[in-house]
Amino acid sequence: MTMAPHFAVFHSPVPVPISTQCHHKQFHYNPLKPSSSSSSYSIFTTQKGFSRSPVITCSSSNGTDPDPDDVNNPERKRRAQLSARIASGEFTVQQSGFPFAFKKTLLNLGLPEQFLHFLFGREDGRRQNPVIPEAKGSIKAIRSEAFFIPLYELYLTYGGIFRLTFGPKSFLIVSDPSIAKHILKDNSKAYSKGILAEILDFVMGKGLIPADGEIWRVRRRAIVPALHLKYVAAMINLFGQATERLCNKLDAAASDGEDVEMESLFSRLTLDIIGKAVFNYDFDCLTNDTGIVEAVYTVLREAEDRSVAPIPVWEIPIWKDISPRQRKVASALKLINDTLDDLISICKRMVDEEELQFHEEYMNEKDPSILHFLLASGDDVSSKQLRDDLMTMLIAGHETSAAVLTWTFYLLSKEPSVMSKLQEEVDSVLGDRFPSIEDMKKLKYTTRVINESLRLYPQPPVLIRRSIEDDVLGEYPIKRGEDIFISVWNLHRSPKLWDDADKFVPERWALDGPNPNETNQNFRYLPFGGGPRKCVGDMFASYETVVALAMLVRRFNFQIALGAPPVEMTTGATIHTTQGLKMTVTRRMKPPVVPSLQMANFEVDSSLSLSDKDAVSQTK
Ligand code: HEM
Repeated sequence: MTMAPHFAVFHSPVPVPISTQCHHKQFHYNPLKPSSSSSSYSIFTTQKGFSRSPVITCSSSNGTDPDPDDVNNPERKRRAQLSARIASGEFTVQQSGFPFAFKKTLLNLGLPEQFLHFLFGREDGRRQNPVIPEAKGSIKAIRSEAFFIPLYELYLTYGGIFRLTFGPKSFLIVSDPSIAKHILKDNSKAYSKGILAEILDFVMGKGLIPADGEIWRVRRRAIVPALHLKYVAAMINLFGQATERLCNKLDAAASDGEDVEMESLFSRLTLDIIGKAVFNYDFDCLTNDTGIVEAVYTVLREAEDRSVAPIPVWEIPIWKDISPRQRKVASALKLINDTLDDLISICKRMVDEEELQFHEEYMNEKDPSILHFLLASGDDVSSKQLRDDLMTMLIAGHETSAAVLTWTFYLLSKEPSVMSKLQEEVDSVLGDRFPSIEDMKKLKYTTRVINESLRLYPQPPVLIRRSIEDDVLGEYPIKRGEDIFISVWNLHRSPKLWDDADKFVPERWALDGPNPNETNQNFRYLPFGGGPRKCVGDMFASYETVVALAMLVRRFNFQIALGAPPVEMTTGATIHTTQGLKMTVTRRMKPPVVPSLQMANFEVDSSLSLSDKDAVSQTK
């Protein structure tokens, strides 16, 4: 199957029908022990640094969670089944094989060891060049789960790097901070986006997320400057206005006593925001269901479905002409592209008519969009590349932020004490007014809530790369052409790297400490990736989610609706719920305290934007 970072495309083995059982002797490889050892280790009972059966909580119904210790808890049952299957050796490749057994027999027969070394040189070579632990089999039975959950279980067994083999397909799963850093930052030139680029081609073409090599370098240098501080500051108003529209909607629902499905509302909120921010287009999808909104969702769902499809039927030439679904996708794409063309020509006219000189922090007050910046900087209006980049940012900045808000509200619904603390801060910092950029530094706890939500629910949960050169990962040499999944989910939930890894504790991040990022967390925390391909919208997204969260919780209380379906995870571009996040929204009784504000001079939080400067300099 595939799964995407913003379309973290992950060609998942899930639908590949293959033989499942490994009939060989069971061999539990413990990556924490020297790989040259031939003893078999089991880590199911103990493994230094790992605790077994951690609780990955995400399920609630009627506002109450099933007891994780209850043996009938379906989540727990699934965990136990998977653990049992791993323990049975189903996912474990036999490390011995014929040459190993034959050599052992000859040795037992008394043949000199030196002669055997000569005969079985390759085996010894392997020991010097250790072989990556391998998990093999079918995960058909766990297909119903979000794919990164079984990867987590396998990680607890096989460690920070292992190979997952399904029939002819093989992937390296990386969950080790130093290996992640090596791939993403230290030796990033040796890796491309691989499968991701193939799956996203129909919608993003050579846009910034899938692009590699020289195209990526040139476009990154063009786009990063567009998200300068003045632009992001201007966006704060936009975030406020859009969230206000959502508040009005929730207000009406609260009056009518109607429950609301927050996941789809967040998706609409962030689509409204990103449309204005990227190309000055008001989708207004919080109030309207226009054709263009439907077209955007058609394309988004197609990208997600392609990422989990067993066979790439869309590549069959005739298919796109006969399949009603593919025809719908083609016409959605046409509508979006036509709209983009119109927006580009309107914007071009504005740029031609204005007298503003282009400079580093150039921004048209009437239209501060990224498109306006790009055209004013001299981007080619007619180029497909410009359209690809706009489309990429539309998708990149939409689903991710919506998912962050969804899971933040889910987490808050389960931790009323965190919600109270959050509301207290928001009341005292904001009172009743719209947030400004100055407030971003003051909404410290609100920011920590988002940081912690991004740790527990990273969007996307897996980053995808392909090696384009031979390399060495940890102690293991790898060949060019390896498909690699860096599991951010595993890094962020590793019991080896975090205390109470599965608990929602915003307090783990010191209020006066730096904003946590991959650099100051040494690659155990990667909410926006790292290295030269780090998210260009990290500051934008952080402020967007902080503004939306603050404005919503100061007006309303949120609870999981009575009789709501359980909140479970599934994967698409990001982590979705399976059946939405249905909540009861009530107006807060307590009027917010309006503080008398002494505005301190605003300073940029350097930890948010620094890596982008690094990234730009790395492209030079
Ligand atoms: C909370 C919201 C967001 C999250 C969690 C997020 C996360 C990420 C991550 C993890 C990556 C790295 C992907 C990889 O290494 O394969 C990335 C890349 C990217 N993001 Fe975001 N993102 C968010 C919002 C945004 C926004 C708002 C924009 C645009 C305004 C954006 C634009 C991009 C682009 C263009 C890239 C590709 C950069 C490159 O490859 O050079 N993202 N994002």
